[in-house]
Amino acid sequence: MAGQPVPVPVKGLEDKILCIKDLEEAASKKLPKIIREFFNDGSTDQVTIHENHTAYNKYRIRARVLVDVAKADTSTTLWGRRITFPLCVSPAGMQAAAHPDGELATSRACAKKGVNQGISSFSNYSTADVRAAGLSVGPIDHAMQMYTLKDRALALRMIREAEARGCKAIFLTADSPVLGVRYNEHRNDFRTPKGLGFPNFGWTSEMIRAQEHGNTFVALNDDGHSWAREIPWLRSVTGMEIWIKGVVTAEDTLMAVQMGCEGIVVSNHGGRQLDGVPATIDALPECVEAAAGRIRVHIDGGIRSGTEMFKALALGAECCWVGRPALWGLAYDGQKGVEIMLDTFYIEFKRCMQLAGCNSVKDITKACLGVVRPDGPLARL
Ligand SMILES: Cc1cc2nc3c(=O)[nH]c(=O)nc-3n(C[C@H](O)[C@H](O)[C@H](O)COP(=O)(O)O)c2cc1C
Ligand SMILES: CC(C)CC(=O)C(=O)O
Repeated sequence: MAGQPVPVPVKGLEDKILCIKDLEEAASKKLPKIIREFFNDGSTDQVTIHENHTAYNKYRIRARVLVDVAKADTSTTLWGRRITFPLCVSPAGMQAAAHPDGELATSRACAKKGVNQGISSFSNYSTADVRAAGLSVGPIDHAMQMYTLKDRALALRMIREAEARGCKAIFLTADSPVLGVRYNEHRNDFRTPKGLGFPNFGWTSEMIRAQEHGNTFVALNDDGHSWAREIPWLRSVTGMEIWIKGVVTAEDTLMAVQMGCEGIVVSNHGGRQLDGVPATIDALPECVEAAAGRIRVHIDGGIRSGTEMFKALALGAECCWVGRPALWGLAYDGQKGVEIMLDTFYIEFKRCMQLAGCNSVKDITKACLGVVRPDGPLARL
Protein backbone atom coordinates (compact mmCIF):
# COMPACT_ATOMS: atom_id res chain seq x y z
CA MET A 1 0.00 0.00 0.00
CA ALA A 2 3.05 2.22 0.28
CA GLY A 3 2.97 5.47 -1.62
CA GLN A 4 -0.77 5.48 -2.20
CA PRO A 5 -2.36 8.88 -2.73
CA VAL A 6 -4.98 10.48 -0.54
CA PRO A 7 -8.23 8.51 -0.95
CA VAL A 8 -10.26 9.61 -3.93
CA PRO A 9 -13.99 9.56 -4.57
CA VAL A 10 -15.38 6.46 -6.22
CA LYS A 11 -16.17 7.10 -9.86
CA GLY A 12 -19.81 7.91 -10.29
CA LEU A 13 -20.34 8.80 -6.65
CA GLU A 14 -20.22 12.44 -5.77
CA ASP A 15 -19.00 12.22 -2.19
CA LYS A 16 -15.38 12.91 -1.54
CA ILE A 17 -14.24 10.41 1.07
CA LEU A 18 -11.25 11.89 2.84
CA CYS A 19 -11.83 10.48 6.30
CA ILE A 20 -13.97 7.91 8.10
CA LYS A 21 -16.48 10.59 9.09
CA ASP A 22 -17.08 11.27 5.37
CA LEU A 23 -17.59 7.55 4.83
CA GLU A 24 -20.03 7.35 7.73
CA GLU A 25 -22.06 10.24 6.35
CA ALA A 26 -22.09 8.98 2.77
CA ALA A 27 -22.98 5.43 3.84
CA SER A 28 -25.64 6.56 6.28
CA LYS A 29 -27.43 8.45 3.51
CA LYS A 30 -27.68 5.24 1.51
CA LEU A 31 -29.03 3.02 4.27
CA PRO A 32 -32.70 2.67 5.20
CA LYS A 33 -33.44 4.11 8.65
CA ILE A 34 -33.99 0.71 10.29
CA ILE A 35 -30.61 -0.62 9.16
CA ARG A 36 -28.78 2.68 9.66
CA GLU A 37 -29.87 2.92 13.27
CA PHE A 38 -29.23 -0.77 13.90
CA PHE A 39 -25.66 -0.33 12.67
CA ASN A 40 -24.87 3.11 14.03
CA ASP A 41 -26.56 3.29 17.43
CA GLY A 42 -25.37 2.07 20.79
CA SER A 43 -27.41 0.90 23.76
CA THR A 44 -29.74 2.99 25.98
CA ASP A 45 -28.32 6.50 26.58
CA GLN A 46 -25.44 6.21 24.08
CA VAL A 47 -22.88 7.18 26.72
CA THR A 48 -20.36 4.44 26.00
CA ILE A 49 -20.61 4.63 22.22
CA HIS A 50 -20.01 8.39 22.42
CA GLU A 51 -17.07 8.10 24.80
CA ASN A 52 -15.49 5.27 22.81
CA HIS A 53 -14.56 7.93 20.30
CA THR A 54 -14.31 11.17 22.29
CA ALA A 55 -12.06 9.68 25.00
CA TYR A 56 -9.21 9.70 22.47
CA ASN A 57 -9.25 13.50 22.50
CA LYS A 58 -7.62 13.87 25.87
CA TYR A 59 -4.38 12.44 24.51
CA ARG A 60 -1.85 14.44 22.57
CA ILE A 61 1.05 13.11 20.58
CA ARG A 62 4.51 14.10 21.81
CA ALA A 63 5.88 14.21 18.28
CA ARG A 64 9.64 13.96 17.84
CA VAL A 65 11.12 15.99 15.00
CA LEU A 66 14.05 15.68 12.63
CA VAL A 67 13.81 11.92 12.58
CA ASP A 68 14.49 10.25 9.22
CA VAL A 69 11.14 8.61 8.54
CA ALA A 70 11.59 7.99 4.82
CA LYS A 71 11.42 4.23 5.37
CA ALA A 72 8.75 4.10 8.05
CA ASP A 73 7.33 0.56 8.22
CA THR A 74 3.72 0.19 9.36
CA SER A 75 3.63 -3.60 9.30
CA THR A 76 3.21 -5.92 12.25
CA THR A 77 2.75 -9.64 12.90
CA LEU A 78 -0.47 -11.41 13.75
CA TRP A 79 -0.80 -15.18 13.95
CA GLY A 80 2.69 -15.62 12.59
CA ARG A 81 2.13 -13.58 9.43
CA ARG A 82 2.99 -9.99 8.55
CA ILE A 83 -0.01 -7.74 8.09
CA THR A 84 0.18 -4.36 6.34
CA PHE A 85 -0.58 -2.34 9.44
CA PRO A 86 -2.10 -2.98 12.86
CA LEU A 87 -5.76 -2.79 11.89
CA CYS A 88 -8.22 -5.62 11.31
CA VAL A 89 -11.97 -5.82 10.80
CA SER A 90 -14.04 -6.82 13.84
CA PRO A 91 -16.64 -9.55 13.62
CA ALA A 92 -19.85 -7.61 13.02
CA GLY A 93 -22.91 -9.57 11.97
CA MET A 94 -25.42 -9.08 9.20
CA GLN A 95 -23.13 -7.41 6.70
CA ALA A 96 -25.38 -8.30 3.79
CA ALA A 97 -27.78 -5.69 5.16
CA ALA A 98 -25.11 -3.15 4.17
CA HIS A 99 -24.34 -4.66 0.75
CA PRO A 100 -25.50 -7.89 -0.90
CA ASP A 101 -21.93 -9.24 -0.97
CA GLY A 102 -21.63 -8.63 2.80
CA GLU A 103 -18.86 -10.55 4.55
CA LEU A 104 -17.53 -11.89 1.23
CA ALA A 105 -16.73 -8.35 0.07
CA THR A 106 -15.17 -7.51 3.43
CA SER A 107 -12.99 -10.61 3.26
CA ARG A 108 -11.82 -9.78 -0.27
CA ALA A 109 -11.02 -6.20 0.69
CA CYS A 110 -9.09 -7.30 3.79
CA ALA A 111 -7.08 -9.83 1.78
CA LYS A 112 -6.34 -7.23 -0.90
CA LYS A 113 -5.11 -4.73 1.68
CA GLY A 114 -3.19 -7.29 3.73
CA VAL A 115 -5.16 -7.34 6.97
CA ASN A 116 -7.24 -9.93 8.84
CA GLN A 117 -10.95 -10.28 9.61
CA GLY A 118 -13.19 -11.64 12.35
CA ILE A 119 -16.16 -13.69 11.14
CA SER A 120 -19.32 -13.11 13.16
CA SER A 121 -21.49 -16.01 14.21
CA PHE A 122 -24.22 -13.86 12.65
CA SER A 123 -22.44 -13.64 9.30
CA ASN A 124 -24.84 -13.86 6.37
CA TYR A 125 -22.31 -16.05 4.58
CA SER A 126 -20.82 -19.29 5.86
CA THR A 127 -17.34 -19.42 7.32
CA ALA A 128 -16.31 -21.57 4.35
CA ASP A 129 -17.52 -18.96 1.85
CA VAL A 130 -16.00 -16.01 3.72
CA ARG A 131 -12.62 -17.77 3.97
CA ALA A 132 -12.73 -18.77 0.30
CA ALA A 133 -13.63 -15.24 -0.83
CA GLY A 134 -10.63 -13.70 0.91
CA LEU A 135 -8.24 -16.47 -0.08
CA SER A 136 -9.22 -16.04 -3.74
CA VAL A 137 -7.61 -12.59 -3.51
CA GLY A 138 -4.59 -13.25 -1.30
CA PRO A 139 -3.42 -14.50 2.07
CA ILE A 140 -5.73 -13.66 4.96
CA ASP A 141 -6.29 -15.03 8.45
CA HIS A 142 -9.64 -15.20 10.17
CA ALA A 143 -10.83 -15.39 13.74
CA MET A 144 -14.16 -17.13 14.27
CA GLN A 145 -16.35 -15.15 16.66
CA MET A 146 -18.52 -17.22 18.93
CA TYR A 147 -20.95 -16.46 21.71
CA THR A 148 -21.23 -18.47 24.87
CA LEU A 149 -23.96 -20.69 23.46
CA LYS A 150 -26.45 -22.80 25.39
CA ASP A 151 -26.28 -25.46 22.72
CA ARG A 152 -22.93 -27.23 22.99
CA ALA A 153 -23.55 -29.39 19.92
CA LEU A 154 -24.08 -26.25 17.83
CA ALA A 155 -20.96 -24.63 19.30
CA LEU A 156 -18.96 -27.74 18.49
CA ARG A 157 -20.18 -27.78 14.88
CA MET A 158 -19.10 -24.15 14.49
CA ILE A 159 -15.70 -24.88 16.01
CA ARG A 160 -15.12 -27.89 13.74
CA GLU A 161 -16.08 -25.82 10.70
CA ALA A 162 -13.75 -22.97 11.73
CA GLU A 163 -10.91 -25.47 12.21
CA ALA A 164 -11.61 -27.20 8.91
CA ARG A 165 -11.52 -23.87 7.08
CA GLY A 166 -8.27 -22.81 8.72
CA CYS A 167 -9.39 -20.10 11.14
CA LYS A 168 -6.64 -19.15 13.55
CA ALA A 169 -8.58 -18.30 16.68
CA ILE A 170 -11.90 -18.35 18.45
CA PHE A 171 -12.95 -14.88 19.56
CA LEU A 172 -15.28 -15.75 22.41
CA THR A 173 -17.59 -12.79 22.87
CA ALA A 174 -17.97 -12.69 26.62
CA ASP A 175 -20.04 -9.53 27.01
CA SER A 176 -23.31 -10.90 25.69
CA PRO A 177 -25.09 -13.35 28.01
CA VAL A 178 -28.17 -11.34 27.01
CA LEU A 179 -28.69 -8.67 24.38
CA GLY A 180 -27.99 -5.04 25.26
CA VAL A 181 -30.96 -2.67 25.28
CA ARG A 182 -31.01 -0.81 21.99
CA TYR A 183 -34.01 1.46 21.74
CA ASN A 184 -33.79 1.68 17.96
CA GLU A 185 -34.56 -2.01 17.64
CA HIS A 186 -37.78 -1.60 19.64
CA ARG A 187 -38.84 1.68 18.04
CA ASN A 188 -38.24 0.33 14.54
CA ASP A 189 -39.41 -3.22 15.30
CA PHE A 190 -36.09 -4.36 13.91
CA ARG A 191 -36.16 -7.59 11.94
CA THR A 192 -33.37 -9.18 9.93
CA PRO A 193 -34.02 -8.13 6.33
CA LYS A 194 -35.80 -10.60 4.04
CA GLY A 195 -33.53 -13.05 2.29
CA LEU A 196 -30.70 -12.96 4.81
CA GLY A 197 -29.84 -16.11 6.71
CA PHE A 198 -27.35 -17.02 9.41
CA PRO A 199 -25.70 -20.09 7.88
CA ASN A 200 -23.30 -20.57 10.81
CA PHE A 201 -26.35 -21.42 12.91
CA GLY A 202 -28.09 -23.20 10.04
CA TRP A 203 -30.91 -20.63 10.09
CA THR A 204 -32.77 -19.53 6.98
CA SER A 205 -34.28 -16.10 6.48
CA GLU A 206 -37.78 -17.47 7.16
CA MET A 207 -36.69 -18.98 10.48
CA ILE A 208 -35.11 -15.69 11.57
CA ARG A 209 -37.94 -13.41 10.53
CA ALA A 210 -40.41 -15.49 12.48
CA GLN A 211 -38.78 -14.35 15.72
CA GLU A 212 -38.00 -11.04 17.37
CA HIS A 213 -34.36 -9.95 17.22
CA GLY A 214 -33.94 -10.02 21.00
CA ASN A 215 -35.43 -13.48 21.24
CA THR A 216 -32.71 -14.81 18.98
CA PHE A 217 -30.20 -14.01 21.68
CA VAL A 218 -32.39 -15.48 24.40
CA ALA A 219 -32.67 -18.71 22.44
CA LEU A 220 -28.98 -18.90 21.66
CA ASN A 221 -26.90 -17.32 24.37
CA ASP A 222 -26.23 -18.69 27.80
CA ASP A 223 -26.96 -16.30 30.63
CA GLY A 224 -25.58 -19.00 32.91
CA HIS A 225 -22.17 -18.80 31.25
CA SER A 226 -18.97 -18.64 33.30
CA TRP A 227 -15.21 -18.76 32.94
CA ALA A 228 -15.23 -22.27 34.40
CA ARG A 229 -17.96 -23.47 32.03
CA GLU A 230 -16.54 -22.01 28.84
CA ILE A 231 -12.77 -21.98 28.74
CA PRO A 232 -11.75 -25.48 29.91
CA TRP A 233 -14.40 -26.92 27.58
CA LEU A 234 -13.18 -24.87 24.62
CA ARG A 235 -9.61 -25.88 25.39
CA SER A 236 -10.60 -29.54 25.54
CA VAL A 237 -12.22 -29.50 22.10
CA THR A 238 -9.96 -27.29 20.00
CA GLY A 239 -6.34 -26.42 19.37
CA MET A 240 -7.27 -23.02 17.95
CA GLU A 241 -6.21 -19.99 19.94
CA ILE A 242 -8.82 -18.77 22.42
CA TRP A 243 -9.29 -15.03 22.74
CA ILE A 244 -11.80 -13.30 24.99
CA LYS A 245 -13.61 -10.44 23.26
CA GLY A 246 -15.32 -7.91 25.48
CA VAL A 247 -12.90 -7.42 28.36
CA VAL A 248 -12.81 -3.98 30.02
CA THR A 249 -11.15 -4.70 33.39
CA ALA A 250 -7.84 -5.80 34.84
CA GLU A 251 -9.69 -8.50 36.79
CA ASP A 252 -11.02 -10.17 33.66
CA THR A 253 -7.67 -9.80 31.92
CA LEU A 254 -6.14 -11.76 34.79
CA MET A 255 -8.86 -14.39 34.46
CA ALA A 256 -7.99 -14.73 30.78
CA VAL A 257 -4.32 -15.13 31.71
CA GLN A 258 -5.08 -17.69 34.42
CA MET A 259 -7.37 -19.65 32.11
CA GLY A 260 -4.57 -19.93 29.55
CA CYS A 261 -6.20 -17.82 26.83
CA GLU A 262 -3.94 -16.48 24.10
CA GLY A 263 -5.38 -13.01 23.94
CA ILE A 264 -8.11 -10.52 24.72
CA VAL A 265 -9.85 -7.88 22.71
CA VAL A 266 -10.50 -4.91 24.96
CA SER A 267 -14.00 -4.22 23.68
CA ASN A 268 -17.40 -3.05 24.82
CA HIS A 269 -19.09 -4.35 21.68
CA GLY A 270 -18.99 -0.88 20.16
CA GLY A 271 -21.21 0.45 22.97
CA ARG A 272 -24.02 -1.93 21.98
CA GLN A 273 -24.14 -4.04 25.13
CA LEU A 274 -23.94 -2.43 28.60
CA ASP A 275 -24.13 1.35 28.34
CA GLY A 276 -22.01 3.06 30.97
CA VAL A 277 -18.98 0.80 30.75
CA PRO A 278 -15.78 2.71 30.07
CA ALA A 279 -14.52 3.73 26.67
CA THR A 280 -12.17 1.01 25.54
CA ILE A 281 -9.22 3.42 25.30
CA ASP A 282 -9.82 4.24 29.00
CA ALA A 283 -10.03 0.54 29.95
CA LEU A 284 -6.96 -0.38 27.91
CA PRO A 285 -4.15 0.70 30.29
CA GLU A 286 -5.34 -1.43 33.21
CA CYS A 287 -5.80 -4.42 30.91
CA VAL A 288 -2.33 -4.00 29.40
CA GLU A 289 -0.83 -3.74 32.88
CA ALA A 290 -2.65 -6.87 34.08
CA ALA A 291 -1.66 -8.83 30.98
CA ALA A 292 1.98 -7.91 31.61
CA GLY A 293 3.01 -9.25 28.21
CA ARG A 294 1.71 -12.77 28.96
CA ILE A 295 -1.18 -12.64 26.49
CA ARG A 296 -2.01 -10.52 23.48
CA VAL A 297 -4.03 -7.35 24.03
CA HIS A 298 -5.99 -5.91 21.10
CA ILE A 299 -8.67 -3.21 21.13
CA ASP A 300 -11.81 -2.15 19.28
CA GLY A 301 -14.49 0.50 19.75
CA GLY A 302 -14.72 4.02 18.39
CA ILE A 303 -11.46 3.99 16.43
CA ARG A 304 -12.03 6.32 13.51
CA SER A 305 -8.60 7.57 12.42
CA GLY A 306 -5.00 6.56 12.04
CA THR A 307 -4.14 8.95 14.86
CA GLU A 308 -6.49 7.08 17.17
CA MET A 309 -4.84 3.81 16.15
CA PHE A 310 -1.51 5.39 17.04
CA LYS A 311 -2.81 6.41 20.47
CA ALA A 312 -4.16 2.91 21.16
CA LEU A 313 -0.82 1.38 20.24
CA ALA A 314 1.01 3.89 22.41
CA LEU A 315 -1.18 2.81 25.32
CA GLY A 316 -0.16 -0.80 24.79
CA ALA A 317 -2.57 -2.38 22.30
CA GLU A 318 -0.81 -4.55 19.74
CA CYS A 319 -3.51 -4.19 17.12
CA CYS A 320 -6.74 -2.26 16.54
CA TRP A 321 -9.99 -3.59 15.11
CA VAL A 322 -12.89 -1.63 13.61
CA GLY A 323 -16.55 -2.65 13.26
CA ARG A 324 -18.80 0.08 11.89
CA PRO A 325 -16.24 1.58 9.49
CA ALA A 326 -16.35 -1.69 7.51
CA LEU A 327 -20.15 -1.62 7.48
CA TRP A 328 -20.05 1.96 6.20
CA GLY A 329 -17.54 0.97 3.55
CA LEU A 330 -19.81 -1.87 2.44
CA ALA A 331 -22.88 0.34 2.35
CA TYR A 332 -20.98 2.98 0.40
CA ASP A 333 -19.64 0.74 -2.33
CA GLY A 334 -19.26 -2.93 -1.38
CA GLN A 335 -15.72 -4.31 -1.56
CA LYS A 336 -14.42 -1.04 -3.02
CA GLY A 337 -15.91 0.86 -0.08
CA VAL A 338 -14.16 -1.40 2.44
CA GLU A 339 -10.92 -0.88 0.53
CA ILE A 340 -11.42 2.90 0.74
CA MET A 341 -11.95 2.52 4.48
CA LEU A 342 -8.75 0.48 4.89
CA ASP A 343 -6.75 2.85 2.66
CA THR A 344 -7.96 5.82 4.69
CA PHE A 345 -6.82 4.29 7.97
CA TYR A 346 -3.55 3.16 6.41
CA ILE A 347 -2.66 6.55 4.97
CA GLU A 348 -3.56 8.33 8.20
CA PHE A 349 -1.68 5.85 10.37
CA LYS A 350 1.47 5.95 8.28
CA ARG A 351 1.44 9.73 8.12
CA CYS A 352 0.86 9.94 11.87
CA MET A 353 3.83 7.62 12.51
CA GLN A 354 6.04 9.72 10.26
CA LEU A 355 4.96 13.04 11.70
CA ALA A 356 5.44 11.68 15.22
CA GLY A 357 8.97 10.49 14.36
CA CYS A 358 8.27 6.75 14.50
CA ASN A 359 9.82 4.33 12.06
CA SER A 360 8.17 1.13 13.19
CA VAL A 361 5.20 0.00 15.19
CA LYS A 362 7.61 -0.88 18.02
CA ASP A 363 8.64 2.80 18.23
CA ILE A 364 5.09 3.69 19.28
CA THR A 365 5.31 3.71 23.07
CA LYS A 366 3.86 5.52 26.06
CA ALA A 367 6.56 8.17 25.62
CA CYS A 368 4.75 9.24 22.44
CA LEU A 369 1.69 10.44 24.36
CA GLY A 370 0.75 13.09 26.84
CA VAL A 371 -2.59 13.71 28.49
CA VAL A 372 -4.30 17.07 28.50
CA ARG A 373 -4.95 18.43 32.02
CA PRO A 374 -7.53 21.21 32.40
CA ASP A 375 -5.24 23.87 33.89
CA GLY A 376 -1.74 22.64 33.52
CA PRO A 377 0.92 21.61 31.09
CA LEU A 378 0.65 18.36 29.18
CA ALA A 379 1.18 15.48 31.60
CA ARG A 380 3.47 12.66 30.54
CA LEU A 381 2.15 9.14 30.99
C1 LIG B 1 -24.05 -4.00 13.42
C2 LIG B 1 -23.06 -4.63 14.35
C3 LIG B 1 -23.09 -6.00 14.55
C4 LIG B 1 -22.20 -6.60 15.41
N1 LIG B 1 -22.23 -7.96 15.56
C5 LIG B 1 -21.35 -8.54 16.38
C6 LIG B 1 -21.33 -9.95 16.51
O1 LIG B 1 -22.07 -10.65 15.86
N2 LIG B 1 -20.45 -10.48 17.40
C7 LIG B 1 -19.59 -9.71 18.13
O2 LIG B 1 -18.82 -10.23 18.93
N3 LIG B 1 -19.57 -8.38 17.99
C8 LIG B 1 -20.42 -7.78 17.14
N4 LIG B 1 -20.37 -6.43 16.99
C9 LIG B 1 -19.34 -5.65 17.69
C10 LIG B 1 -18.06 -5.56 16.87
O3 LIG B 1 -17.40 -6.80 16.80
C11 LIG B 1 -17.06 -4.57 17.50
O4 LIG B 1 -16.78 -4.95 18.82
C12 LIG B 1 -17.54 -3.12 17.49
O5 LIG B 1 -18.30 -2.85 16.33
C13 LIG B 1 -16.34 -2.20 17.55
O6 LIG B 1 -16.72 -0.88 17.67
P1 LIG B 1 -16.82 0.13 16.42
O7 LIG B 1 -18.01 -0.28 15.63
O8 LIG B 1 -17.02 1.44 17.11
O9 LIG B 1 -15.53 0.05 15.65
C14 LIG B 1 -21.25 -5.81 16.11
C15 LIG B 1 -21.20 -4.43 15.89
C16 LIG B 1 -22.08 -3.84 15.01
C17 LIG B 1 -22.00 -2.35 14.80
C1 LIG C 1 -25.77 -8.90 14.11
C2 LIG C 1 -26.52 -9.09 15.37
C3 LIG C 1 -27.43 -10.24 15.32
C4 LIG C 1 -25.62 -9.11 16.55
C5 LIG C 1 -25.53 -7.76 17.16
O1 LIG C 1 -26.34 -6.90 16.98
C6 LIG C 1 -24.42 -7.47 18.01
O2 LIG C 1 -23.71 -8.40 18.38
O3 LIG C 1 -24.23 -6.29 18.34
